[in-house]
Amino acid sequence: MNAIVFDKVWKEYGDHVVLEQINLEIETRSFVALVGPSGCGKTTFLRLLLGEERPTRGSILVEGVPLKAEPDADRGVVFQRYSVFPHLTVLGNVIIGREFEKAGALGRLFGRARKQAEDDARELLTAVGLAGQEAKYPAALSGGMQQRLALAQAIMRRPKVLLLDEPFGALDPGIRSDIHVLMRRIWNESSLTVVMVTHDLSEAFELGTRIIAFERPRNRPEELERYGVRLSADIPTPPPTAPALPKGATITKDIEIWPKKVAGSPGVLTRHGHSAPRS
Ligand SMILES: Nc1ncnc2c1ncn2[C@@H]1O[C@H](COP(=O)(O)OP(=O)(O)OP(=O)(O)O)[C@@H](O)[C@H]1O
Repeated sequence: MNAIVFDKVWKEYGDHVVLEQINLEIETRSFVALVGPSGCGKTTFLRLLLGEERPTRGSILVEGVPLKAEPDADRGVVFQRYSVFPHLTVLGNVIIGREFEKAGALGRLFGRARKQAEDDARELLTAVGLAGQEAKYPAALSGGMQQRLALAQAIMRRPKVLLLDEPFGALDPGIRSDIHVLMRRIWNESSLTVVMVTHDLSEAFELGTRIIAFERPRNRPEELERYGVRLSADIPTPPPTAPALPKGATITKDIEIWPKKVAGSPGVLTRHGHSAPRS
């Protein structure tokens, strides 16, 4: 089953075409890394998936159902910065993920549900290496710790699809490689479908089971807003070789979740294929 289907999706702001006829099918449990030049529409693509924006044409299906107009618990998101609430403690930031899921944005959990949420939050904080930090506020955490907290918060909602908008872009290289290991572990151990925007090609190839590139086919300055971007490449990544496996990932699980080909064939973007260019 496809987790996500983009069927002839366009996004325009007035006369400015940002995304032009995007056809894309993303299989459940794939880890899609989305790359492309700055300003080409990667965040717009994620915002469509999140339900924060609506396509101007075409439709988006999540697990076979048309995307709801509002963000919901099916889709979790982590941004490069500011995904966590500064006024809540570390523990509170994770619990609120469950409160959003169970009781809506203004809801609170009480009694047994609250206790269960607290237990789950502590377990998740341990999994992301933040045990012992529960009572701190985000301002007292490093950038890497804040992003780990943001991941825990998003996962607490038990989303089907996790959307990551350059989540590790602001981290320095050492921290980034640690968090890559964590990210892969989380993904191995869950049934998440992940769509991650990144500027970093090595990150895309390290984490992605599939790399999708956005490109503007026509780049003349006078045409920049008249035509949008299209998918220009769709590359299934090969399974990593044994020596390159990061610590913590097991070969068994890698075989299971790094199939040789997760979706499509190289160069074949969708069941619809490329659309003909507009004249
Ligand atoms: N709400 C909006 N109204 C009008 N134009 C918008 C809006 N949101 C995005 N755009 C335009 O859409 C284009 C794509 O923006 P987007 O942020 O999706 O690009 P991006 O690929 O994520 O860029 P970057 O890599 O620099 O973050 C830009 O030209 C931007 O100005």
